Amino acid sequence: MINKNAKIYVAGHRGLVGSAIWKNLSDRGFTNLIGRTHAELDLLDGAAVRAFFDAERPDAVVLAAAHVGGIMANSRYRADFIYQNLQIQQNVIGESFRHDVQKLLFLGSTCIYPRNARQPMSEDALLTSPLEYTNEPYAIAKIAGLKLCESFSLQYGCNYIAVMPTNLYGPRDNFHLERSHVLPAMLRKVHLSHLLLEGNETALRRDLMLRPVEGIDGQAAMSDIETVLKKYGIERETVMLWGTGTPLREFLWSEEMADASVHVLLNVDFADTYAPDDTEVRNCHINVGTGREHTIRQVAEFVVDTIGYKGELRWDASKPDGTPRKLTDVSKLHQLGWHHKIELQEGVSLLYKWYLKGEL
Ligand SMILES: NC(=O)C1=CN([C@@H]2O[C@H](COP(=O)(O)OP(=O)(O)OC[C@H]3O[C@@H](n4cnc5c(N)ncnc54)[C@H](OP(=O)(O)O)[C@@H]3O)[C@@H](O)[C@H]2O)C=CC1
Ligand SMILES: C[C@H]1O[C@H](OP(=O)(O)OP(=O)(O)OC[C@H]2O[C@@H](n3cnc4c(=O)[nH]c(N)nc43)[C@H](O)[C@@H]2O)[C@@H](O)[C@@H](O)C1=O
Repeated sequence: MINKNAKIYVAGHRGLVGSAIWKNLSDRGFTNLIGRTHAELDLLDGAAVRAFFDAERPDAVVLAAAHVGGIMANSRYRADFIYQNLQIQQNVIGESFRHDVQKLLFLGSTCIYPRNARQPMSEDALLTSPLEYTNEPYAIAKIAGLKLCESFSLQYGCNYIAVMPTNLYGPRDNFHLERSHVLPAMLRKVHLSHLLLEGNETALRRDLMLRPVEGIDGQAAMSDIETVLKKYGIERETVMLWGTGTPLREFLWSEEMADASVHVLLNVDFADTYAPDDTEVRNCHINVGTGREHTIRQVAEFVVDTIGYKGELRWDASKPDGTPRKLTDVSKLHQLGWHHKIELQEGVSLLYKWYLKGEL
């Protein structure tokens, strides 16, 4: 039981999910939340993390800080993804243990499951066959994170729970044209091409003022802007998306992910997450998703319809597709009392409305 005055540390409280978890906890009346920006506390720095825990002594911890990115970032910056994520987890989970934190929630990812896992992927698909290569280093770090939670809980009686989210999207998403996940990337690419097609230079410049691309901001010459955007597949009448468009993905609105996370934090104990009578394998983590999937091409069509784009989509098959299918079995989450409500088409429209407000 976590009371409303409990001191809860949300690591990554400015990120896509961390910010939504902070808001969800505040809306539920939790008044003693603490967070540090990356500039204030580098979670890679073990001594600094220890000093922070010494000073603050949180009662509960939500670990939503991680080195995160889409398929291209994961496959290019492999060392950063495994090293930073292992280090952040090691520091935050380790100091939580040393400081007697009563409850901890760790956010992993459904990319922990094998590339060719049986679909939908239940928690027991973990470690049954090889991983998808594009994000293998990140997935291995996340598997280590969930096993840290499980092992501390089994050996020392801690209450550390690991949730494995499907692909997420929502306010404060990362809209980088190369390093982000598919939904924010597609939305921004199609939006920029739409503005070029409409000749809406003012809106185009405003977009680049907020989120410069390769050092080009809204004050650059239009010819320079068009040259840079073209490198990312964005032209006046066409947008080039990645891969074949055939992979299947599942998407959960970030504020729903936050609600599921807080539901688990408040209502689920480690002992509820596994069956002690099971024989050898006790997978204690919990999948979080919708159990609904779409092809990437369908997702692109939702984006096109939402924006009202009149140009053409093209597909660059030289870019990686990644895992062919990643559908989450959410029966365990449902048994624990949480269901999603927002379907993808509605979520895309919510995301576009948020994006047009011009916030970061
Ligand atoms: N987005 C998605 O589709 C999915 C996300 N997840 C998981 O959910 C969790 C939240 O992800 P999401 O909100 O999307 O990620 P974001 O990148 O939006 O947020 C992560 C936060 O962690 C902070 N952070 C990263 N490194 C450090 C560091 N060394 N020290 C301090 N802070 C740091 C970032 O700060 P800064 O930006 O300043 O570096 C940022 O605020 C992560 O564990 C992620 O792996 C799982 C599945 C899908
Ligand atoms: C959440 C999850 O996210 C990552 O896995 P992913 O789902 O493969 O990543 P993604 O969202 O970047 O792409 C999904 C699909 O979409 C296609 N695609 C088309 N056009 C664009 C495009 O413009 N950008 C991107 N990023 N993808 C595109 C792309 O080719 C792929 O087929 C993991 O690395 C790992 O970090 C993880 O846990």
